[in-house]
Amino acid sequence: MVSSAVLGFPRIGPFRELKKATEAYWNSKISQEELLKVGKEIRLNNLKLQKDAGIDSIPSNDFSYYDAILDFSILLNVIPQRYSNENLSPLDLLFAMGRGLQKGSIDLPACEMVKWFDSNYHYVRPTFSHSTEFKINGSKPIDEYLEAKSIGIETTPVLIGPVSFLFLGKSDKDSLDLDPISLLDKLLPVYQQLLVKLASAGAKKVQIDEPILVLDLPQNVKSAFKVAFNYLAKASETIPSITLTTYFGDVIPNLNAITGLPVDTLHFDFVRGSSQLSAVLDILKPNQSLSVGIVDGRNIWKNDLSKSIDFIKPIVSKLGQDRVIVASASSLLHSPVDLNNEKKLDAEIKDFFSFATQKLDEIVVISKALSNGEESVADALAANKASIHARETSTITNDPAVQERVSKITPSLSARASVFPDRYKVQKSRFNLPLYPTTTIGSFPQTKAIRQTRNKFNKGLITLAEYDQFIQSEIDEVVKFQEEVGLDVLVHGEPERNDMVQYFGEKLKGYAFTTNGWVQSYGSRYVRPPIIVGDVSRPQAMTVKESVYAQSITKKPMKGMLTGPITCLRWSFPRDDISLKDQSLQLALALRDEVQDLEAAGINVIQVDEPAIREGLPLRDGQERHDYLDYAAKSFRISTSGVQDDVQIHSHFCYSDLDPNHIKALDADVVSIEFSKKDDPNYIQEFANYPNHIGLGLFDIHSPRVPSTEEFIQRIATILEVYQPEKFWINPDCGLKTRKWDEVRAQLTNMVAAAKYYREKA
Ligand code: MET
Ligand SMILES: [Zn+2]
Repeated sequence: MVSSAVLGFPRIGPFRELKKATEAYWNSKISQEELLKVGKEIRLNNLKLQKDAGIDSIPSNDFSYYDAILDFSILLNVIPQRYSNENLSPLDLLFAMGRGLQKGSIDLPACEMVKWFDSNYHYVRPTFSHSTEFKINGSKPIDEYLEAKSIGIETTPVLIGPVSFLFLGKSDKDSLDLDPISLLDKLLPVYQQLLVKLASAGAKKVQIDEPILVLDLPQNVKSAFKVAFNYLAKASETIPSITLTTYFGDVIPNLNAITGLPVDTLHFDFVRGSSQLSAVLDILKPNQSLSVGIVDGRNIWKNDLSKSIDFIKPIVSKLGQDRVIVASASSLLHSPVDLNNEKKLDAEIKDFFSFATQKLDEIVVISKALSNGEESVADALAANKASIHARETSTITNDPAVQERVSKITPSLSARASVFPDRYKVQKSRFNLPLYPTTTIGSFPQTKAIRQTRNKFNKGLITLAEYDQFIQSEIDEVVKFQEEVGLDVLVHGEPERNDMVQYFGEKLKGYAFTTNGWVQSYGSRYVRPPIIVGDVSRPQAMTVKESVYAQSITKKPMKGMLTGPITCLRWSFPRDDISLKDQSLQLALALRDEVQDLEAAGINVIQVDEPAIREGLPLRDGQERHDYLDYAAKSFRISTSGVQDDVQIHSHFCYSDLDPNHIKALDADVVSIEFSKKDDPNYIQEFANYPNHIGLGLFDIHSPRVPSTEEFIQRIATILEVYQPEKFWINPDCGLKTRKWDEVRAQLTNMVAAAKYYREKA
């Protein structure tokens, strides 16, 4: 029999129950017991859901109150000393490490949080030091295994693999010379103990995730897999049978590292790595089973079931039914929970989708078709075929005019009329800005009043005219404020925007939105990505009204503010039926129209934000990465090249280390980058040769802290050691929407004072 498996299920609850309970606990509104009860309910519901769907291998220990990697760090006692000093309960320790703790005399910063591969999930980075002593601390995987068993459900506990655990971590400040991988020998005995404990609790199988196998790995890390898995298998006591899982890409360059490992099953992601099939079949040992990840864990599209069945059939012929498992490609954590809770979605569009709950049925149907023949699931296959066909041929999916426009993109569309030095000449005389021009990144505080009024408008409690009036009065305030503070290039403050991608998605044709389609981003923060359902175009201007109004009330240049094509793409669920490149080009053309409309309406400084450009970078070096960088830059340039030389194009980047070369390829006149938390002097140097103009963020917008004028002066001094003054702009790290007005006033006042200090000195 071909069996079925799920690698992990969303843990947030269908209506964000976990977020609500967790935040209530943080705010002392509910007790720890109450929070634990909500967690347990979610776990039991998930188990029953999977059992009822007919999944054979159901995961346990995929739940977390914050982050599963952080749970695992705590389980193995990878807890920096500062957190263990406070005698916190296990749950409070988890939260203290995840989000920091400031209470009474306790002041603990959060541990570093970083992106989980190229997903929008973030994990808490394990922090190792020379004094790390691995030992089993708590019993979470065992408890959750037994909890499932107590309701009669046999599960497969999920653990992060030893090599990925070390590789994804970092060394603590006091042990910077430590390569975490060198701790493997110390880790393995404890890891083995954990497996023994799971076996004694009754677990027959474990899923060990080694996702780093899809990355470029140094040789010592590659060799670590053999060391680790050979060690684990040689336990003197019984350990569960091991499924080694990889996901988010193919493992071709690292196949040697896992060839011949003593594990019972290997799992691969064939959604994102379908090309690895023959290579993988070649390394499979005679008794090893293959878990075929075929249902996308990171998207919302219905699986094309007959295509999946056709992909797996030859595998079954080769290996036999009993050695094949049909599985989700990765954990379903990255998909929304249940499509059935979408009551407002257009029926035609809804039929295209499948959320985590629906994906369970897809996995089961595929495995049944392979076990018992397609006739055994004929109805499900017929319905699926109809949906797939409907989507392929739908007028929602296809807009011939958009497709034609993309096919006619010529190189001239992606280049400004003149090179930067020539553009700068005309811009300089047009804007006549002082040395060290000051500006902000776009948003100003999103106050309660703004959110409430937007809600009222969305619920139809106030009219469009009333809402517009309100937005105008907000713009009035923001503009007046900036003039008082003395900024040089102003913004309208973005009060009309709920979110920098959703706002545009709602105005573009080709997008759809959900009511409950949340996915966890980190901790209790969830996002509800818009969905690109079809060819994207811009039926009418999206931002001109607000920008023109803002410009009309000031003599200073008003910066128009747009979200770039790559960021719109990356922070949405993309289509799976056309390439990311084509989607990016469609978005680029739509934005190009907007940029040109802004110019025509008298907006002469236009910023196109691309904060997500770095995170879209393919995981491994090579052709794919090269192609991505190429179309990312091209898309930006298509959006911004339709204007005259004297229109100043800005762009903005935040969130991650950037490569100056990637930024250079966009050819924006001015870029602003997040910078204030970088303590690496090389980073300043790297950008020093950036040919166009640049603003390095001077203060952290996530913090209420107000740097003094003196502190700003100092920071600028360091930068001016390597920068030419006439290239340098003065601005914060990012938008100010999460700050309070009094903080922003103080921060910007001091920032502007520092700029004036240098101007007078010049
Ligand atoms: C995450 S980048 C944000 C840029 C946007 N213009 C803002 O200021 O909010
Ligand atoms: Zn930003």
